[in-house]
Amino acid sequence: MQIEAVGLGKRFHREWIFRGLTHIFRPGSATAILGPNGSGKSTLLNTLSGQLLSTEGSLSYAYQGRAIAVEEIPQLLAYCAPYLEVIEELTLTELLHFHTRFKPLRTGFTAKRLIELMYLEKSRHKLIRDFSSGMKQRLKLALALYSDAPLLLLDEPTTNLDRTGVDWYHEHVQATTADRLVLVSSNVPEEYDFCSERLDVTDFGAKMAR
Ligand SMILES: Nc1ncnc2c1ncn2[C@@H]1O[C@H](COP(=O)(O)OP(=O)(O)OP(=O)(O)O)[C@@H](O)[C@H]1O
Repeated sequence: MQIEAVGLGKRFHREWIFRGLTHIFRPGSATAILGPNGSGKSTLLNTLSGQLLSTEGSLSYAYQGRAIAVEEIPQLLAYCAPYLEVIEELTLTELLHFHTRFKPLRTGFTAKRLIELMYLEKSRHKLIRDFSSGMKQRLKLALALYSDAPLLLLDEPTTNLDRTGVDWYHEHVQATTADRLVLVSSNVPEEYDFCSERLDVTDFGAKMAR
């Protein structure tokens, strides 16, 4: 997956969040989206993935040599973010079966295998609403990392994880990010150490725009 932004800008009401962002996110690359709280990292992720409309500029997408319409992006996208919820009324097993009907897992992975990878075997019949915040985060990460989707967005991926959880994140990021376009929004270096590219939203016009 490749995303090309040309002169991209996003404004909420009268406030420009970023402006004049021209950048190519190349296939197989991992980019850390950096910037202080409120600088526009999540807004940029949501704009790049077509979930928010840009105010100005253009975005184009390509995958496997083919131009992709923005309407096709949801099928190609795996997304983990603190503001995205999982269905609390389902058990873990029910949720995985429901989720993977819409967002299949990577080849060779099953719901049972994913439960093992998350070390959540004892909680397979527990309601998601009864999960701890760290268990929920591990679940959200696993669903994104192990989805068969070429575009992976991780917004503050170690939110609520303890030391063991952060180590788990590193292990599974290494195992699942090759050949995907990965964007990580973060202020925590150990969340994005694996990214070879860095993009600071405030360098791409946000300061000028304010
Ligand atoms: N739907 C919205 N309507 C109006 N303003 C918004 C909306 N969403 C975000 N903003 C504003 O856009 C700015 C950037 O917010 P954003 O969440 O993208 O920042 P961030 O860099 O991800 O922050 P953090 O590190 O705290 O998560 C903030 O000033 C925020 O109030």
